[in-house]
Amino acid sequence: MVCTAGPAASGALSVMRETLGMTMEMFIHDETPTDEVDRREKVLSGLADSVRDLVDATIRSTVPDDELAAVRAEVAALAARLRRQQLPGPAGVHYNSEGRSWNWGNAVVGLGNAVAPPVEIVHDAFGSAYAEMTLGAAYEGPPGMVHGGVSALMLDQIMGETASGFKRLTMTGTLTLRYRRPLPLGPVRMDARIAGEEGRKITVEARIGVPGEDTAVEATGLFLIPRWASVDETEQGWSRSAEG
Ligand SMILES: CCCCC/C=C\C/C=C\C/C=C\C/C=C\CCCC(=O)SCCNC(=O)CCNC(=O)[C@H](O)C(C)(C)COP(=O)(O)OP(=O)(O)OC[C@H]1O[C@@H](n2cnc3c(N)ncnc32)[C@H](O)[C@@H]1OP(=O)(O)O
Repeated sequence: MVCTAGPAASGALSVMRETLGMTMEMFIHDETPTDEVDRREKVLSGLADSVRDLVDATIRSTVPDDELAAVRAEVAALAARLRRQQLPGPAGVHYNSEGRSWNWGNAVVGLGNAVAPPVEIVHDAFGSAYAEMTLGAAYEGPPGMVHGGVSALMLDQIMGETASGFKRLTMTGTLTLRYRRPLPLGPVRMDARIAGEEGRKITVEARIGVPGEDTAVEATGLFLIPRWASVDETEQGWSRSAEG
């Protein structure tokens, strides 16, 4: 698989734009065939699931100190094994000409990122999306409750994807949140929809809460298609995963 970041990696690095002092070289046109991407994704996401479990186990473990120290040594050895072959930087967003995109490092939906909650966003129609997931001990803010920044992070992601629809590049311009009631750790659901569009400005409304209960956090966001970004580079746009 070709998945090295930077111009040398894919002579066809078509999306490299330096504007507004910002480099978008991490959108990487990468002609790895979709079946190869799917295969790698499956193995990588399995590892990330296990590491996520390790994070939860670490937070909640009450084993004796010497056992913690012994586990630490084993984990360090595993990290060293993975570091034998590494990307020079973060994973970036890759896409191929078949319409497949993959962003394995993304902080919310990255299938290779054990820090990301296991969120699978469902786009039921253009301009509308939802996600159901379980947030465990790693996402705690107030005791037993989801950290407010984690709610904001997850809402930003679903809202950004909803604005984009994987057909155009959008960035969060302004995000406004109203925390109406504490959100307990456990099963949660997010919903998002495009509420309006005007030129390069897309307004998205969203909420998160316990499934079937009153909204805990509501959000309104203005997402912008940056001046420098082209729209509809492919007819079908990009899908995030084999299923997406
Ligand atoms: C191209 C190929 C792409 C390949 C894609 C492949 C696969 C896609 C895969 C994944 C993508 C899908 C989903 C992504 C999902 C989630 C990602 C999470 C979201 C984020 O985590 S994202 C990080 C945080 N985000 C930033 O890092 C933004 C930093 N910032 C900037 O990059 C610029 O600032 C920008 C671009 C925002 C605007 O720059 P610009 O030059 O385009 O804007 P410009 O000046 O032309 O203004 C035009 C009109 O918008 C108004 N306006 C401007 N800025 C505003 C603001 N902030 N709030 C409210 N209104 C604003 C003006 O007042 C004017 O209004 P008016 O026309 O009425 O005067």
